[in-house]
Amino acid sequence: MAIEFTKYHGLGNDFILIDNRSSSTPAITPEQAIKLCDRHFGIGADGVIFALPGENGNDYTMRIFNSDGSEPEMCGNGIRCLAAFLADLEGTQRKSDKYAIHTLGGVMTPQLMSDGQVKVDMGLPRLLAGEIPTTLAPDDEKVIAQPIQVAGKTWDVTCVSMGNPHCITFVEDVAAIPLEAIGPQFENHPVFPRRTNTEFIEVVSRDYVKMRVWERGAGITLACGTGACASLVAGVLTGRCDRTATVELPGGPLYIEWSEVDRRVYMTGPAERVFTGKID
Ligand SMILES: N[C@@H](CCC[C@H](N)C(=O)O)C(=O)O
Repeated sequence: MAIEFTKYHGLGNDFILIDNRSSSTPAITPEQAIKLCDRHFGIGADGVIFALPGENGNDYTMRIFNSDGSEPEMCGNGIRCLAAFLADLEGTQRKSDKYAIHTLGGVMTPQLMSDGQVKVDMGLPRLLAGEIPTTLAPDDEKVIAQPIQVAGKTWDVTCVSMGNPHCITFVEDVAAIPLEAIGPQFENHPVFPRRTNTEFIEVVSRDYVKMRVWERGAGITLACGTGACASLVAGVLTGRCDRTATVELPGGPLYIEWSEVDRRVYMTGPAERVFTGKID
C-alpha cells in the first residue's frame, strides 16, 4: 500500500508529515521511520510526524518518531509544521486559525499568523528534577547551574522540560563547542534516565542569544523549538536573559517569550512545505 507524505521544515529542522487522521495508530513503525529519515537511502529527515485524530476533546493528536526511531513527547518546530500541514489538508473547510493539539507532553496550541509564521502556546515549562527527569537533584528541586562531568570537564547545566527533557549550558563561544563529540555523552549521561536534548547557549545580549543543539534521537539539527524555549527559560532562571528573546539557531531565528502574566512559553517561527510524495 502506498502512503502519501509531505516534507516540511522549520528552520531546517525537517520532518516527514503523514496524514493519519483516519486512525489512531501511526501508519508506519519506528523501524520504517528510521529508514525513511535516512539522508542517503531514504527521504531524509530529523523525524516523522503523524497527524492523528484528537484525543481528550482536542482537535488533533501529534505523534513523532525521531530519526533513531525513539518517540519523544513533544517537538516545537514539528508542531508548527503540523499546523501548516493541517491547514493545507483542511483547505477551505478550515474553521479556525488555532488548533488544540494533544501530545505526549501536554496540550499545545499553534496559531497560524497572517504573516505566514506560526505562534505556539507551548504551555508551562517544568522545572523540577523529577519532571525532567534527571537525578541531578532531588525530585522536587530545580536544577539550576548544577555541575556535571562530561568529557573530562565540569559543565554547569540548567535543566528544563518543555514536555521533553533539555540540558542547557551557557558558554562564551558557541561555535567552539565540539558538539559531535560531546553531544552523545550528554544525551546518554546516567543522570538522565530518559536521555536528554542538549543545548549550548552564547548570550550576546539579554534579548539575543545564539544556540547550537544536540538532539536526543536525532543528533545535530539546524534548529530545535522546544530547545529554544527551554534555553530562554534557563536564561531567565540564571539571570542572563529578559523574558522575551530572539534565539538564533544555525537554521535561523525563533522568537520566544516566557510570559510573566500566565507563566506559559510562546514560540513564533516559520513552517515551510518542501515537497510531497508517496512511499511504497
Ligand atoms: N526538534 C524538536 C525536538 C524533537 C524531539 C527531540 N529530539 C526529543 O527527543 O525530545 C523541536 O523542535 O522541539
